[in-house]
Amino acid sequence: MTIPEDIIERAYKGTATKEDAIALLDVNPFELYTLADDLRKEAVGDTVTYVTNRNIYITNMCKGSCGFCAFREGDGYILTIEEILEQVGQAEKAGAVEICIQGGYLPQLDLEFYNEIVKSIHTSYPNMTIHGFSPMEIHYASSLSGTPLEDALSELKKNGLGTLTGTSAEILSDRVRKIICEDKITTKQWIETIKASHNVGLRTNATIMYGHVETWEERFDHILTVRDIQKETGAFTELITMPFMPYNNRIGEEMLRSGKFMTTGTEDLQLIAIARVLLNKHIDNLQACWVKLGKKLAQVALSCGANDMGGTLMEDQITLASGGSNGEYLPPEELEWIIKSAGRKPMRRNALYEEI
Ligand SMILES: C[S@@+](CC[C@H](N)C(=O)[O-])C[C@H]1O[C@@H](n2cnc3c(N)ncnc32)[C@H](O)[C@@H]1O
Ligand SMILES: Nc1c(NC[C@H](O)[C@H](O)[C@H](O)CO)[nH]c(=O)[nH]c1=O
Ligand SMILES: N[C@@H](Cc1ccc(O)cc1)C(=O)O
Ligand code: SF4
Repeated sequence: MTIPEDIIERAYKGTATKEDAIALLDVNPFELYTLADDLRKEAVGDTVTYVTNRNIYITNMCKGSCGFCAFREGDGYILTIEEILEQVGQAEKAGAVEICIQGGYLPQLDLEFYNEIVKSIHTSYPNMTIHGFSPMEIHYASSLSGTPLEDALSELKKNGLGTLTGTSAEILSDRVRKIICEDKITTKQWIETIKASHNVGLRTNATIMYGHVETWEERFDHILTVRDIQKETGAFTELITMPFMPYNNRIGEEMLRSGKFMTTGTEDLQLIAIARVLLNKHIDNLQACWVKLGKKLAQVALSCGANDMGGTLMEDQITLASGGSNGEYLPPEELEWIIKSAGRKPMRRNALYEEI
């Protein structure tokens, strides 16, 4: 089946609907990829961006119990400020321009703790952009102290936080969240936290963690929710489609026992391509996540709607814990080679997609 003309028209106009997305699942995937590639070329040209960054995990302990998470440990660590600064120094020496701070959430990790981390890093490394914390962590720390979200987020921004991550989105469906992460912030609370961040001038990215119990429709609803927020605030920097890593965690083991393994490559590329269709004219940047997709599929994704290769990372404890087998560090020269050998032009960026 080829793509109906009216769907193509709406895709170029930036008015594609959920029904269009569902219909695109039935067309020849290679026609879909070509449409997404054309939309990408019109939106951002042939440049493919990446960021030299380092993930820093401030704690691997967590009060949460997400069924898909193999990262959290019962008896784990909490980094001291000195240990965090040590890792930031190593990152700077390795050429990183961004550090991405994440971790579990705990009662003792209050807003003061997060502000102290940001202030210490910003004081010692003023040129390092801090992409940090998740809506889950900030929503929890704010509610612990009864601080309004906007107050908490503007203080973090004032102390040097550059961007908030768009993680803990998973699938923005409370049906799905009840199954995979019952005690996590709800869809509404994620939206509230993201909008609060955007309202105080703290931009965020958006993620979708898919390939478990959700339907295609729920994936499209998620992306359309992100589009609706973008129409209101315009402050999303990118969407990252993150396939579920099914090993060493409850949700994955239940899936594996039922005979379902991970998402297929075609499915990963269809999601990226349809995300490009749904977000065209609203969010320009779609990240191909090499650490989860693998380097070669991420490279192919560049011809299916993606225009970014994410970060060099240096480490990715989260992906590795759940069975990631693509390594944790992709050096800039290899990232540039992947981009150039796909016939595209590499560009180093920061978390705001500014050239550096
Ligand atoms: C590990 S958490 C750390 C930040 C914070 N605790 C939270 O949950 O938002 C960050 C993100 O990692 C992703 N993640 C965790 N386990 C994963 C898995 N098995 N496969 C893919 N992504 C995963 C989820 O999207 C989650 O929001
Ligand atoms: N896709 C993954 C990311 N992406 C985030 C980027 O590394 C970068 O921080 C962001 O684009 C802002 O510049 N990070 C991970 O650790 N794991 C992923 O799977
Ligand atoms: N590091 C997280 C995801 C992540 C995604 C986007 C970010 O901006 C930051 C972190 C993971 O492995 O799933
Ligand atoms: S995904 Fe985040 S909130 Fe959930 S258990 Fe893991 S660290 Fe905790």
